[in-house]
Amino acid sequence: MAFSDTLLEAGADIWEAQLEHPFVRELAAGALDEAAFEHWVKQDYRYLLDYARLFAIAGVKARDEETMTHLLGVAHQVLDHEMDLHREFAADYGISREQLETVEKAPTCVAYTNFLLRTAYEGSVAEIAAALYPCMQGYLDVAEHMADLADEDHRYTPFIEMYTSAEFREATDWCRAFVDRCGERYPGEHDAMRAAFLTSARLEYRFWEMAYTEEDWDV
Ligand SMILES: Cc1ncc(CO)c(N)n1
Repeated sequence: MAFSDTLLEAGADIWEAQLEHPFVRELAAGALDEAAFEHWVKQDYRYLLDYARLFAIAGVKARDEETMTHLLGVAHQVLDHEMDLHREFAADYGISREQLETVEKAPTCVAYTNFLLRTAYEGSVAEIAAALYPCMQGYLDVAEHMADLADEDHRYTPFIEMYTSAEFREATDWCRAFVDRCGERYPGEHDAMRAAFLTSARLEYRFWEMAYTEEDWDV
């Protein structure tokens, strides 16, 4: 069994919980509250800035040219393409690019980005690969599920199209192969990889919950 499949098996319950989350179902139906989606747009913008940093740091730590080229390319792709989705939705809400950049992170966003960047700075390439895999595979699987549920176009269709696009699918396939390569090359890292994978997957679930409940600081 590919190591990525072992990880997905370990995270099966978390995946199921994500597919059933009301944010996911309601977005698919076009019925999600605008305020919850706006919260996602803002928090995810801050998330993606750090996510791009994670790929950049992974690129610096990569041991071969192909991996380095790809990881640095993804960092650029996130900043230059994926975040356009957020900028376009934000413009509809009258929020500028500058405002997006300075949004205050909600507690879950702090927890998730801190975890990823700590892994990026302190972890091995294998741990980083495992930490970023749920972000890609999770969004692809969630968006495919949304596409199955959605029966007509609506205001959130661009979200579904972005995360089921051929580019996103290819990026996810590459990430999966990267996890498998790391799993083969570094058997001593399997436990650390599994732990990093599960933490990211749980935080992915929490991120939907954060947006749905419009999580904010208490005081
Ligand atoms: C929280 C989160 N995870 C994964 C992705 C996919 O890039 C995203 N945009 N946001």
